[in-house]
Amino acid sequence: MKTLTKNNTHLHQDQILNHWLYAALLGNHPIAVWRRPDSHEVEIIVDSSGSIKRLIPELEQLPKGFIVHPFADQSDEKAYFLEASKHIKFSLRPDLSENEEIELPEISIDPKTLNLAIKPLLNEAIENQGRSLQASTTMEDFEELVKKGMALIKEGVMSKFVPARTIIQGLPEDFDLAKTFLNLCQEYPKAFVNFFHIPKVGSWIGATPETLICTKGKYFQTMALAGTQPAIGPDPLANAGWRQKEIAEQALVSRYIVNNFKKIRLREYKEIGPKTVQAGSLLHLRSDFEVDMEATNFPQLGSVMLKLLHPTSAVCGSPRQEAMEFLAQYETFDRSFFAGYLGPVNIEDQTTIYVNLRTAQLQGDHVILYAGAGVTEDSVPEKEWEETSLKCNIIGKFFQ
Ligand SMILES: C=C(O[C@H]1C=CC=C(C(=O)O)[C@@H]1O)C(=O)O
Repeated sequence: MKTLTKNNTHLHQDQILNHWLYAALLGNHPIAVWRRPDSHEVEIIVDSSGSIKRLIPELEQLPKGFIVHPFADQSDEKAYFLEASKHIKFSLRPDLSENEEIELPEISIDPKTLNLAIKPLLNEAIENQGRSLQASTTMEDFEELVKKGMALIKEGVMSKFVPARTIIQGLPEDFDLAKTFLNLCQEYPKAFVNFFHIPKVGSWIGATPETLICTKGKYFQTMALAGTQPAIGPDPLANAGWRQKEIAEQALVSRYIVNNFKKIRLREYKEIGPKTVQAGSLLHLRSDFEVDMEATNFPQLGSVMLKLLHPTSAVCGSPRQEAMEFLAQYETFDRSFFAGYLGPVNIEDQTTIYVNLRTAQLQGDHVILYAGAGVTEDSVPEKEWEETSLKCNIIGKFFQ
């Protein structure tokens, strides 16, 4: 891939993105694009090595790249990995982009027509991705699933599970991937906004609020995020009140994390929260955990906890095994990458892996939206359905 360097001032941000999307799709290369929470920088990785890689997520040993793992356990324990043949960054702030030199791939078509050229390339790539979902989950099926699981909670088999549902939504004729990504960045400043495309595997776009694991220098961090209510009024955080149901639901996720610390005999960690946080039009309860990996002598804590935590009881349930078996048996579709994990690895001394929530799978002329809801003994099936509708809409409204 030949590259040019241009001054960012004269380029629209969507044009920069379109250059890289076009070059990657045309070359059949995996690509990941992301904007970290509270950041004004878009980052892009293109893997032009010529192969699709799957490897064991021993994070500390990996080169600079981007990791993607489905929800389901993999028998070989491997995740997809995009190696950074190229890593590009550009600023979203007009004042900072003024003198920014930005690398662009050389392309053979008029940059103004890039978006039109990307659509057929993306569709072509998606057509090769195999089996696709035929229908959205019905309310009756979802509520039936909730009731079935609640009966097992009553019997003491599980204390929580997180059923999911899908919505299949048509993609507008004039869908513009780069503009949609930038709109998500603007609307959700505190989310990890992401797009990834792996040829023959999948193309997903989302804005997730949940960190699975983060290692930055000597610090390891994770979070317990659960409990949902709509963000209402001018100061939604101040007005939020939580019921016993959400408090218990989030406490189970915190306990799951602490139990995993115990499993590896890690006793020194900081726990802050739970506090109320906003994720777009929703509020959640969140506890933050931090470990000094040097002081505790756990240099590989990132990899160890990734393996132990995924899937957490925020997306699967508790106990993990029973909830996983229940979902595998009764959920009527493959979650694919929904509620899996994804994120940049070993970039500037930092690895941050997120839970793939508030996400959509691009499927040619339509998208599949996915959302789940934590169910406990106090759940009301209709309310859980409504909650998944709100969650789907966080991304779904960008395709209307
Ligand atoms: C499973 C999802 O959200 C999780 C994260 C936050 C709150 C949740 C809840 O209230 O159920 C879920 O545990 C989803 O967005 O699809």
